[in-house]
Amino acid sequence: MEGNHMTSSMPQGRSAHLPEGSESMPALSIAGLHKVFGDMVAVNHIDLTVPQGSFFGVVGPNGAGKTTLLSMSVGLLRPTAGQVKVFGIDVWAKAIRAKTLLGVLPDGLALPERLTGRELLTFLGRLRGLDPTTVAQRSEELLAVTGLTKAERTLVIDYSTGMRKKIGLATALLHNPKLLVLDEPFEAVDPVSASTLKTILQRFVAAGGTVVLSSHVMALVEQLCDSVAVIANGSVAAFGPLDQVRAGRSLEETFMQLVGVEVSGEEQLSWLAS
Ligand SMILES: Nc1ncnc2c1ncn2[C@@H]1O[C@H](COP(=O)(O)OP(=O)(O)OP(=O)(O)O)[C@@H](O)[C@H]1O
Repeated sequence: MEGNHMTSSMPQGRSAHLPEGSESMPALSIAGLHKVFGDMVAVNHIDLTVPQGSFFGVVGPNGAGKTTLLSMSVGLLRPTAGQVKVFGIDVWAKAIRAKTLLGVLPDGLALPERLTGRELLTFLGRLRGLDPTTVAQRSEELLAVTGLTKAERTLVIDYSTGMRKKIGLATALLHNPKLLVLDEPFEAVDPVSASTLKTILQRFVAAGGTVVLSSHVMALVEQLCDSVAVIANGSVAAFGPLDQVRAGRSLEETFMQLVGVEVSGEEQLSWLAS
């Protein structure tokens, strides 16, 4: 077991490279992933495969199990049962090797907050084993494309929610991962920044990277993703290429039908605004 730490044994200045023989492996393969909190099943024996080069969307209602699923997929939350491999590498048995290939934007990202954005990127880049010149160069570019250069002197603790998402994405990209797993990356991000983030992610996929993201915004998933998984009650309600899943309808219509939310009758909340 290689452990579960952020520091890596990557050579100085080198970015993550795919392990030999992994070219045809799925970017992410999830088998029988299961998580129980007390007596509550949050994720119920899920199997999913994300091929390399995919832009993969995970959607589902509140509490469906998306964050739990993604957290287990990247080695942040230990599953009750099941296995996850990143480019054929087990994220628990070979955590460090797997994590050099992964860029993660977790839900409720806990960052060292008493640092500026640049200091944070420098700190994390050095922890990742990147050389100082590479870290400085990439930090400069990442701060510029995320629009955070002007907040140069602002400590992360004073960032807005959207700024935190953006610096979180910058930290996920810094070591040039092969697979990005992003939990609600567009939440609280303004439309101009969202457009920039979309472009960054599309460029990442066009260059051969793989993105898995969760979102509640169906239009955004339809715009960006080529494949989707709809999660409901901890299980996969539908999974596959976007066009196949939505079958001629909008993703929103498909989603509503799959998760089967009952629209409440007029009698409910009748006291409201009466
Ligand atoms: N640490 C925890 N302890 C106990 N229950 C948890 C824990 N984390 C998640 N849960 C429960 O597991 C279920 C799935 O939660 P999860 O956060 O994965 O859903 P989600 O699909 O990401 O929801 P949302 O869209 O609201 O973010 C929920 O019922 C939640 O209350």
